[in-house]
Amino acid sequence: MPQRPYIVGNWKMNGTRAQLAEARAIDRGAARHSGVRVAIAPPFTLISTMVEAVQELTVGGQDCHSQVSGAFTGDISAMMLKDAGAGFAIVGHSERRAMHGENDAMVQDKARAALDAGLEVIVCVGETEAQRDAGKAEQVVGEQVEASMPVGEGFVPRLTLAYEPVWAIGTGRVAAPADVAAMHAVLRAKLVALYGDEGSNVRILYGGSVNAGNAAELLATPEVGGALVGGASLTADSFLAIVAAAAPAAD
Ligand SMILES: O=C(CO)COP(=O)(O)O
Repeated sequence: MPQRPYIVGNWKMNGTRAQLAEARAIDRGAARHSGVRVAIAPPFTLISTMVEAVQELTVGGQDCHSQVSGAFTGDISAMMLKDAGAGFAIVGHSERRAMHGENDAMVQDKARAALDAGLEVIVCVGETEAQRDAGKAEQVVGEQVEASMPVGEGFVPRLTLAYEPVWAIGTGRVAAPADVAAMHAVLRAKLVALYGDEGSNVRILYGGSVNAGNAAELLATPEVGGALVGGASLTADSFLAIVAAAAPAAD
């Protein structure tokens, strides 16, 4: 991988101000691993306070609306994330796709909105268990990439793709490294098809039950440029163990 490993914590709908102590501890730990880029996407309510509480971490949003402003009760725009101090937005997480009816076109619109607002973006894709059992995982995920990733001038340096098999999220059932390697190879080929040579530079994260015990093996898998971590990102101890597993030997 040309870039530093990228370890991103997705706090999902967890965390109140009391949890900022964990973010501070994660921040101090991240400072000891300059060879790893570390980020947290807390709930919207914590973004601006977390930005003020940390120095090393990049703070981001877990979603954004595709419009800049308007009558969209309960939604948050990418411009608002930027205004709160966020550096990136996650879009297309499978929980949003499944529970909020987001399809690939909507995800792509959100990704464009994030880029237009000056944010980096992490676009999530992943197959369900039924799709994998039917032998369709690579086809489904490949189609998600083609339809969800925004293509445009100057986009590539701010794009990250995250492969999160739905059946591995929050289940403790991590994907086998060989399956991760096979899928990431497919994703790399799709990225090169979409972006040309620049597609080789788009970082691909793995997500789904990453923890301190399995991180080193996953992160050593070809084309895995980092991890998107849910449950294990909520406490400094467990998240920093993953950061340490990502740290290059010289770090
Ligand atoms: O959905 C995830 C990160 O976005 C993964 O969640 P878990 O690490 O809890 O499986």
